[in-house]
Amino acid sequence: MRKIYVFDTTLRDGEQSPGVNLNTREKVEIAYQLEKLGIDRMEAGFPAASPGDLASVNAVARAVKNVTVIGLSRSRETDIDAVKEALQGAQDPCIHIFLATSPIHRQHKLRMDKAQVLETAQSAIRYAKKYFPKLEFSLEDAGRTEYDFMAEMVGMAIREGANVVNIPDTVGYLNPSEYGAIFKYLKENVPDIERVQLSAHCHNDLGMATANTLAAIQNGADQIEGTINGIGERAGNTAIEEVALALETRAEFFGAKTSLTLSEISRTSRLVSKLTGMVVPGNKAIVGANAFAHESGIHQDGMLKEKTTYEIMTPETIGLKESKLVLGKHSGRHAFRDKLSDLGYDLSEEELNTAFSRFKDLADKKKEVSDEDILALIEEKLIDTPEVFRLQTIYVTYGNKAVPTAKVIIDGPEAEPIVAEAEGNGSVDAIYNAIDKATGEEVTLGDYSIKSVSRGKDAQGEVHVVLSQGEVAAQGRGLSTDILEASARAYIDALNKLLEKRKTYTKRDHASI
Ligand SMILES: CC(=O)SCCNC(=O)CCNC(=O)[C@H](O)C(C)(C)COP(=O)(O)OP(=O)(O)OC[C@H]1O[C@@H](n2cnc3c(N)ncnc32)[C@H](O)[C@@H]1OP(=O)(O)O
Ligand SMILES: CC(C)C(=O)C(=O)O
Repeated sequence: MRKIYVFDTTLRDGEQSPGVNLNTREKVEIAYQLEKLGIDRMEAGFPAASPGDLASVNAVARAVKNVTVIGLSRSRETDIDAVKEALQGAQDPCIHIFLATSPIHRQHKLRMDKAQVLETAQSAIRYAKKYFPKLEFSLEDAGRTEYDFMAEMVGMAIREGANVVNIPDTVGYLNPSEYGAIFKYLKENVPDIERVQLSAHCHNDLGMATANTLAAIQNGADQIEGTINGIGERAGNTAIEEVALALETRAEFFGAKTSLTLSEISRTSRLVSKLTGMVVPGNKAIVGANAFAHESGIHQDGMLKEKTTYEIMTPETIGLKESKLVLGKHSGRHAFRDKLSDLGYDLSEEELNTAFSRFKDLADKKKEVSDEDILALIEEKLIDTPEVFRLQTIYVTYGNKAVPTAKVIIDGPEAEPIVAEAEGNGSVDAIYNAIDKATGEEVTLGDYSIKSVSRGKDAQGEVHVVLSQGEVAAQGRGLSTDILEASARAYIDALNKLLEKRKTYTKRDHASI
């Protein structure tokens, strides 16, 4: 298996993401984690950018021991001197010098012709080689550079003693076959090309950074450059975790591997996200929250029978505990039963069907049904009380300058539903007055409490009430994503229990409700 070297630039190109600014302590924290991840080379910053960046690069250089630490430099002696200062104390220092080579950059940005570009890069490499045994040279915007000029620049870098030559697709312009072809061309046309490692550095402007990087590997690249979570300038850089997992999962196809400790990927991703403030989208490959989560019934059923039906890699590989079967409106009975069994419930087929249909009702109202939701739903159902009254509909009118009114439609013992309206001191009071009117029962509300049983704006509210009638008392619970509906359900639940208790009431019963 061919080894692919990993050059991580989270601390340099990653930090070029608009809005990201890592201080020295944060850079060092990420650097330690990258070391644990097992990257080979770490670009810690651009020392000439600011005194702060120089100090951070120096702190990283002194902190990590098992990684080559790299500082970026333009083709200028002052930048090279800054890298020299920043990498003092590094166990294995390396300088990374770059100069743009494409016609667009030559003409508009550098205002140099080809000869000047060649000469500027050459003297920078020569100057840097006096201080750095290890040197990488990058042809910025190589992706839009003429093939013959690219070959000339690479040949010059080899002769001047570069160890790694990087061929960046700086603006994410190329597609995989074009990018791969560049590596093939250089391998076949540059004398002594085997004396350097060729490196791939891609940007994700058209969403092709990972595909392009893999194409480079297939065409002889020895090193890949990228960032954790794919952060970076504009649409970002190649996500290192994506390339590493592609090589791991399709080893038989690529015949190449990184030496990353893959089980550190998830932890590294979380740390980088936390310290940069760049949230990882849920659907991000490998490290998104949904990368190992399954919501639909058919997929969940497949997962429960055999995980490889819907997972091409395991969550354990990247350091996660397990896959998630998320219960929602697309879930089926298999996953629901499995969840109940995890929660300690073993329901009969009939009970399962009833609970499942209530779960679907709830899932229609909520995006994700949590364990707490399911527990509340099952426990409410398992208390078997005949439903003399059943809430059909409520309407509430509320305004802070108006008297709250409620209208309820309730199924009762008769065939026709009962409709009643009432006012109250507040919305809940109006609902309870309307229910009293509809049922014709005179009860006293002894206790009312409400709590959220799951998280988020669409959390379920659970209302708990105690009602009494003479010496008989009963408690009831109601659950809904709407607290007024939960309040009405709790009241009617308590009322039904109270009516049931009343049938068999003796004074002895009063102590326990
Ligand atoms: C593709 C990449 O990601 S490259 C890295 C990009 N990263 C950064 O730019 C972050 C750090 N940069 C900075 O802090 C600043 O740009 C500095 C300190 C490096 C330079 O700042 P300034 O001196 O104010 O120059 P400014 O950034 O405005 O312009 C860049 C200058 O460098 C020149 N330049 C650009 N690339 C190179 C290069 N590789 N080698 C030599 N000169 C270069 C430009 O032509 C321009 O020169 P000019 O002033 O003669 O026109
Ligand atoms: C400095 C170089 C390697 C770069 O970041 C790019 O070309 O994208």
